[in-house]
This record gives sequence, structure tokens and C-alpha cells, in this order.
Amino acid sequence: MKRGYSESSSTSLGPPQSRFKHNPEGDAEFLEDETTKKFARKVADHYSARTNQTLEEREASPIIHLKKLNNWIKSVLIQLYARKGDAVLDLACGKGGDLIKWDKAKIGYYVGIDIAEGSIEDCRTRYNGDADHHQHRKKFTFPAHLICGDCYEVRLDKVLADDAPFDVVSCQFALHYSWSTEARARRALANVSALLRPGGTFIGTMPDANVIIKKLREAEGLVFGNSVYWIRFDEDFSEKKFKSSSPFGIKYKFHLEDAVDCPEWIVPFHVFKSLVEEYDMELVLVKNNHEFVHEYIKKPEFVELMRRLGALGDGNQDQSTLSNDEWEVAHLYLAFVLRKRGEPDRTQVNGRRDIGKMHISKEDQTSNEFARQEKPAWRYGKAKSSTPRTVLLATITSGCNCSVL
Ligand SMILES: C[S@@+](CC[C@H](N)C(=O)[O-])C[C@H]1O[C@@H](n2cnc3c(N)ncnc32)[C@H](O)[C@@H]1O
Repeated sequence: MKRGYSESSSTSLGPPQSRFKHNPEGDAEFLEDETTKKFARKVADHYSARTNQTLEEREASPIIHLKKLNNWIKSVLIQLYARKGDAVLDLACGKGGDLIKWDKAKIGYYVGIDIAEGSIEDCRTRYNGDADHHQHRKKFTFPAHLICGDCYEVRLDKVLADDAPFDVVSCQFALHYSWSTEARARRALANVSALLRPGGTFIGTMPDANVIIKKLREAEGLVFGNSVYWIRFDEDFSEKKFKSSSPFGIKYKFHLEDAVDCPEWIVPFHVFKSLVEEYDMELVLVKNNHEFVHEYIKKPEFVELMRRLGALGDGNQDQSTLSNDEWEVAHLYLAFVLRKRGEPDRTQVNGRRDIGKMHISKEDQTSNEFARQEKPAWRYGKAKSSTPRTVLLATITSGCNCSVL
């Protein structure tokens, strides 16, 4: 496993695979139609255009407490599942907002990938010591490799052959962007599975389909929301029913003040759960973010972190706290933990916890809003024909603490 400096490079790849069977070694090209590409670009452009905020701008955000709450949730996941020396793959890493969290976990190596060029550039700046944000911050203790590319289209096992296997893969608030087609959803999971070591952990946060569909069904029309967000479904879904044969491509427009304004896709969790099993991963934990907060806020180490982050005020003079509307947005998301099947190679594991202790409790099973419709079980859709293409990935590599580019 390479952990030091390697040259920047461009890689041209065409993602292979059968669409309907897990076939990691398959080499048939799968192709995306123009609409899929257009939406992936729309998402990339949206995030790319979001500039870094100053500390003052950030504090003035109408969703500042929600941002802090989300950071707390991600920190808890990282503290629970990352261990000293771990090799970490951060899929859809964005501007590197989790770099400090990984540093606190004392990881040994970090690879961050995002489709948005602007975000990867901001991530690089942050890693190298951004003047505005981390003026007094010490350098990160782990070497990093940053890549701009589409994690849901490209075969990352080829791109990251020298970096794998990883102990932890993380995909925070981003996996649902892969659910625009079955091929992309499969590519995302095939990438995670191929890059995790046996016994390795996949942690993430994504929209909770059950909550969103329930809200849609309760709404008068196809739009619902509050003062900080709205969600709008297309007319195609005016009956608010979803065919069990098509669990992919259920698109809605998501607007979150000062954060998101782009197309997103529903991830029916029970389909997700059966799909991850095809890719040799098993569910360890799933909790709606409300439940996640209620559970982990009870633990002394995480209460203190919450106080420091200030999502619920600092317990002293600072009376400001999460608004009801921000709390409603938190309900739209869930946190999950998956484990790659197989026995970890103990000679290569960096003193991590006994993973045998993890289990799925009864409460971890989410209620299934989809089951209310007439066809309870989802089946996977049929393939559409497609034409060949290749994908360019630009990679930026940094050695131990050295600035890059
Ligand atoms: C809500 S942001 C989350 C960023 C980061 N994970 C965090 O928690 O701060 C979603 C991220 O997903 C990235 N993204 C969306 N589609 C992607 C794709 N196909 N490949 C890689 N990144 C993608 C976006 O560019 C954006 O940075």
C-alpha cells in the first residue's frame, strides 16, 4: 500500500460491469445517457460554485446550528469507527470539512475524492493551511491524496490500486447522488466494497427516504418544507406512488438555505440494504439523525463535543440554539454503518476495536414508508442500452504534510 508521495496524474477510465449482477472483474463498458450526465454535472457545478465562507459569514448562516449538528454527527461516527493509523477514503469529500475530524482520530492516510473541481481545490487549500480558516492550526499529521472525479461512474479500484485497501470509507451527505440510476448506485457500492479491507467499515449519512416520502404523502401538493428548506417532486410522481420495479431515479429538487440547491434522488433504504449485501457488506447500524442525536448525546464524551461545537448553544452565555425548522431538516437524514465481510488481517490492523461487538438492534431497523403502497417489495429495473465513453480524472497528490501544486 503506497502511503507517500506519488506523481499527479490524469486517468482515463470507462466503468465496466454488468448492470444487474455484481461483477467486479467484468470489463463491459456501461454507459450513461445524456440526462444522467447532465444531472451529475448540475450537481458538480452547484457544489463547485459554492465559495468558502469567512467565519463571520458562516456564523450568520440561517442554518448555522444545523451545520454544527451535522458536524457533531459526523464527528461521532468518525470517533466511533476510525482508529489511529487508519487509511481513510472520503468519497464526495467536498471542501474537506471533515479533515480536522480525521486528524483528531489520528488516521494514518487520507484519500479524498469529489466531482466538484472548486471543492477539491478548497480542500487542497484547507489541507495546506488556509489563511482564513485555519490560520493558527498545526499541519495535518496524515498524508493526503485528493482526486477530482465522479465516484459513481469511475472504477476507483483501478485509480486507487496503489492506495487500497482502506480501513474506513466515509461518504457524508452524498451517497444519494449515486441513486440517479441503478448503474451509478451499483458503481458506488462496488467501489466501496472493492476498496475496503475485509472487516473494514463504511460510514455515511444520507437522506432518509421514509421521512421524505411520508412528508410528501402528507403534503397537499408535490412541494413541502419550512423556512430553511423545501423539497419538490416532479409531476411524474403526482400520484405519490413509486413502482417497486424502479427504485432508482426518483428525483426531487432540494433547496436548503445557504447550502444546497440541486437535484437529489430517493434511496429506499431496504433496497440499499439488499444491494450492499450483494457487494459483501452487512448493515451494522442505521439511525435517523433525530434518533442518532438522542442516543449519542447521552454519552459524556459526545455531550462535551456538542457543547464545544455549540449546535445547541454552549450551555453558558450563548443561548442560541437549533431552531425547530433546522431540527426538522435533521429529521430528513439518517446515519448508517456497514461492515465489509471477511476476517480482518490482524497483522495489518492498527489496534482498532473488536468489531465483533457491533450488532443491529431492533431499533436500528427503520420503519418502511414504502411498504404502505400496494407492492411492498422492490425489484431492480431493467437495463437501458447505452454507448461507450471514457471519464477523465485529475489527481492531486500530497506527500506527508507537503503543500501540493
Ligand atoms: C452535501 S456535500 C457533502 C460534502 C462532504 N462530504 C461533507 O460532509 O462536508 C455533497 C458532496 O457530494 C459531491 N458529489 C456529488 N456527486 C458526486 C459524484 N458523482 N462523485 C463525487 N462527488 C460527488 C458534491 O460535489 C459535494 O461536495
